Order: sequence, then structure tokens, then C-alpha cells
Amino acid sequence: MWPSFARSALRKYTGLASQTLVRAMSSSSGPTSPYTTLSISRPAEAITHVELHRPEKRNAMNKAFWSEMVHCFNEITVDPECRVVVFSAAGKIFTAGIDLMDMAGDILQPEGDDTARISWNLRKTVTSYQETFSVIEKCPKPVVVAVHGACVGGGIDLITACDIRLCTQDAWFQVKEVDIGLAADVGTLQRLPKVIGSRSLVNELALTARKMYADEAKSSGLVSRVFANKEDMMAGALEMAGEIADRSPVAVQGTKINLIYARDHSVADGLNYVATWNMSMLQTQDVMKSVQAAMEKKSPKAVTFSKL
Ligand SMILES: CC/C=C\C=C\CC(=O)SCCNC(=O)CCNC(=O)[C@H](O)C(C)(C)COP(=O)(O)OP(=O)(O)OC[C@H]1O[C@@H](n2cnc3c(N)ncnc32)[C@H](O)[C@@H]1OP(=O)(O)O
Repeated sequence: MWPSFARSALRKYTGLASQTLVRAMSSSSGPTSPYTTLSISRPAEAITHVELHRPEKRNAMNKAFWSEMVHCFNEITVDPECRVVVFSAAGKIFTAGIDLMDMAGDILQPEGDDTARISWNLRKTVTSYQETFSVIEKCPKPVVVAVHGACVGGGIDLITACDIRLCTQDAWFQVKEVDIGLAADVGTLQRLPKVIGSRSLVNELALTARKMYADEAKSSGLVSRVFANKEDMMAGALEMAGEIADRSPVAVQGTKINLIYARDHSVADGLNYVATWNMSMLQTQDVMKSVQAAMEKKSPKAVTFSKL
């Protein structure tokens, strides 16, 4: 049975019977065409659910995955019906990271006639894999990621590109790359230090590949909430996504873009950027609508915002 807050959230956002949505949010039967590793659904208005879907291989990231993610998030970026994304995984765990069988050729036997060409091709491979997770950050719609079980290697690259991280009590996280002889190169070493306050802890995790469990993930700031089980977590993720989806998409998307800009620049540069941003965006009708609703003590849900 779903907790009462989840049932009320589900009713609130869709008006449908909660059981219908429970089914929509739980693991789907398989990947959604044209994808072979991702299942895409719309559990509630304005919310897109992206689910990793290779459970029999523990959602290991094969060649198809690396390109499907880029296609998927580019679609979401331009989809006016989507205001927020919930990202989760089917099966026993979140992900086992890179597919060690499928990817070995690209990495261990790169093509090229000489050292320069081999190196150049390898560089292109790494930068294209980087894009697989950078598209999450470039997408202006906030992404709430919900992790259960193991989140290994490439999984850390993925979740650190997301905006809000949730996990279950049984979740564990592992920056595994040193164990397979490489320096992580698709985002973890760049983003994890911006997520976790302690540089020492980041260094420890990345240099030793030790597992970090849910409680430490919460206390270190890697995740903002821990749930007893996956069902509760998905309900919590959907409720949070609904809160975001209720608000002005101009405000929400501008907030994501400016938070990421501020993370990567000085305070002065960030202030300059947001001033230029808002010299246009403050002119949106959404400000007047939102202020009026607030004055009338109505919830943002009561306001109809134009699509963006
Ligand atoms: C340019 C480079 C870009 C990115 C680089 C990223 C680096 C990394 O991601 S490093 C991390 C690599 N991953 C691993 O080392 C994890 C390996 N897997 C495991 O340790 C375990 O599978 C587990 C995650 C702890 C889960 O254990 P369990 O639930 O007991 O499942 P298994 O029985 O081990 O596996 C079931 C099934 O899945 C296959 N599989 C699991 N992990 C991978 C993987 N990483 N690659 C390919 N296949 C994987 C496993 O072989 C089993 O398949 P069967 O066909 O059933 O034998």
C-alpha cells in the first residue's frame, strides 16, 4: 500500500485513481521504442519518467545506452509537455556502470593507423560519452533521480549530473573506476566535488573505490532524502516532481540554468548572468499570475501557465 501523502499527491496531480499511477511509475514491461535501454512514460501531467531498463544485466551501460540518453534528453529539452523529469531504474539495482563486455572494444582496442590517430579517436569516444551525462545538465527541465541498490561507476557520473538525488535505505554508491584501472572521465571527478562539501571524502571515495551507503550519502550531501524502500521513494519522487511541475516553467527552468551557471562561476559573474537573464524573463506573464495567486492564498497548482 502506498503512503497517504503519496496517494494524495497522485490524486492532486492527475485526478486519476492512484492505483493507475502506481502501475505507471513502477517498472515498465520493457524499453520504449526507439530505445532499447530506456523506458519512457508520463506518470502525471508535465512529468516525464525515464527508467533505465536492462535489468537482467543490472542496467549496465552498453553502446546503445550512451547514444540513447543523448537522444532522449534532447527530446525532453524541446518537449513543451514536460516540465520535470524523474529518473530511476528497473530491476534489482540502479546500475552496474559501464558494460564491461560491450564497451571493451571501444576502450581497449581503439581504431587508428598510428598513435596520433588512435589517440584522437579515443579522445572522440571519451568526449562523446561525456555528452551522455552532460545532456542531463544541459536540459533546462529539472531531473530528480531515484537510486535503489547499487549505483556503480558510470552511475555516479549519471547521478551527479542530475539536480536532486534521492535513494533507498539499501542504496550504495561506488566510484569504481580505479578498480578497473582508469581515472573516471565522464563527469564524476568534475561534478562530485561540487556536490559533496568535503574534498577529503571525495578524494577518499575516488581513490579507494570504497562503497558509500545510504546514511553516509545523506550526511555527506550526495542525496537529499533517504526512503525506506523503492515504492516509497518513487512516491516521494513523484510528489516532488509534482511540486516542481506546478510552478512557472519560466521560473523553474531559469532557476536550474542559473544554479548551474553559479556553480561554475564567481558570485559576481553569477549575479551579472542572472541580471541579464531576468531583464527578459521578469517580463513573463508568469510573474503576475504567480503573484496574484500568492496574494489570493492560492497554490501554484491553481495557476495555468503557458507551455514553454
Ligand atoms: C569512457 C569510459 C566511460 C565510463 C566509464 C565508467 C566506469 C565504470 O562504470 S567502472 C564500473 C564497472 N562496473 C563494475 O565493475 C560492476 C560489475 N558488476 C558487479 O559488481 C555486480 O554485477 C553488481 C553490480 C554488484 C550486481 O551483482 P549481482 O546482483 O549479484 O548481479 P550479477 O550476477 O553480478 O550480474 C547479473 C548479470 O549482469 C551482468 N553484469 C553486471 N555488471 C555488469 C557490467 N558492468 N557489465 C556487463 N555486464 C554486467 C553479469 O555479467 C550478469 O550477466 P549474466 O548474463 O546473467 O551472467
